[in-house]
Amino acid sequence: MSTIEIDKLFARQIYKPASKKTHKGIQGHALIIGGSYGKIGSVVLASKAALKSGCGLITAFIPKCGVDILQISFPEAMVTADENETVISNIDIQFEPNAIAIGVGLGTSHVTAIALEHFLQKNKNPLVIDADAINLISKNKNLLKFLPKNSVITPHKKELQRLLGTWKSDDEKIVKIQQISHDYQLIVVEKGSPTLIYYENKIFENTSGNEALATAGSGDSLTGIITGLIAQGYEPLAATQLGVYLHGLTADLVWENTSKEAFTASDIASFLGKAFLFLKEN
Ligand SMILES: NC(=O)C1=CN([C@@H]2O[C@H](COP(=O)(O)OP(=O)(O)OC[C@H]3O[C@@H](n4cnc5c(N)ncnc54)[C@H](O)[C@@H]3O)[C@@H](O)[C@H]2O)[C@@H](O)CC1
Ligand SMILES: Nc1ncnc2c1ncn2[C@@H]1O[C@H](COP(=O)(O)OP(=O)(O)O)[C@@H](O)[C@H]1O
Ligand SMILES: [Mg+2]
Repeated sequence: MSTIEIDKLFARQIYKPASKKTHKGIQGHALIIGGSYGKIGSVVLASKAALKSGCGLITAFIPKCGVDILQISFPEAMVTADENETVISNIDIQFEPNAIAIGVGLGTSHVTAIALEHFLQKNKNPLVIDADAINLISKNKNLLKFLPKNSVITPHKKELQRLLGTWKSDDEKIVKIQQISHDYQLIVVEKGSPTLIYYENKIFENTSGNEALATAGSGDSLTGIITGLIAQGYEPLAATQLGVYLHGLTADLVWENTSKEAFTASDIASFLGKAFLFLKEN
């Protein structure tokens, strides 16, 4: 298997600083759909990471129980509440986002499965699909055909197995990933160590990141970063490559800030600023 490495030079060539004349209204509006009782934190993490990736506005669509949590822990975010208290039951969006993430902390209840199906049937925006949205799609593969072209799907190994079934060898896994990527025109992010990105017949291998990322919510933060980058105008593949690299960098910069043991997903958003600065340094 020959892969293309995503290193500093590769990421720097993708990076586009915002124009001096931009404003929040044109810098991109990201929407994060997710959360359920007890897992609102995943949406907080994704929302912070999205805004800190440089988009202009962020809205979280969450069950009612999460409204105070989100508004207090992250006042920069706007919130739209589902009519249901504990889970998402009807995804009703009254604006046109530039990018949408769906799945973090969503849960897999029946009512949410139906809400996801109705949402996918009418949605036309680029999507970043993570966590329980992957799990729900894995249970109902008919939904794959509703995913817009160039949507990004970000499974860890277990989610990938739920989506594709098991494999006996690395070669078999790659064939299965490339098949689903080709059939539904998806950008597939196989998260792990290292993280691989599959698109058309190419495989990109991320070179940043380390075991500090083996901590709750680090994938939720990656979803936010990729979504924030797409919202501000990066093409989905470029956003995924840059997002995965920046996400890993936050952990590689750990020694300047904390230790691998004490690194948590909140640090990903906190260190994202340093990751962007490192990218610009010679
Ligand atoms: N603070 C929060 O609100 C958090 C919410 N979360 C949400 O919790 C829900 C469940 O997600 P989880 O991923 O925890 O549960 P899953 O059941 O999907 O995955 C956990 C299982 O996958 C295995 N696994 C994970 N990464 C692996 C890898 N790289 N290689 C091999 N096996 C691997 C684990 O050993 C475990 O058996 C999601 O909706 C997620 O977004 C989590 O992200 C944790 C933090
Ligand atoms: N040992 C490791 N080395 C590098 N990256 C890792 C390691 N462990 C986890 N990660 C990264 O952390 C993230 C974990 O995502 P995920 O399992 O979805 O977490 P969560 O669902 O808790 O947010 C992925 O981006 C993965 O690549
Ligand atoms: Mg996850």
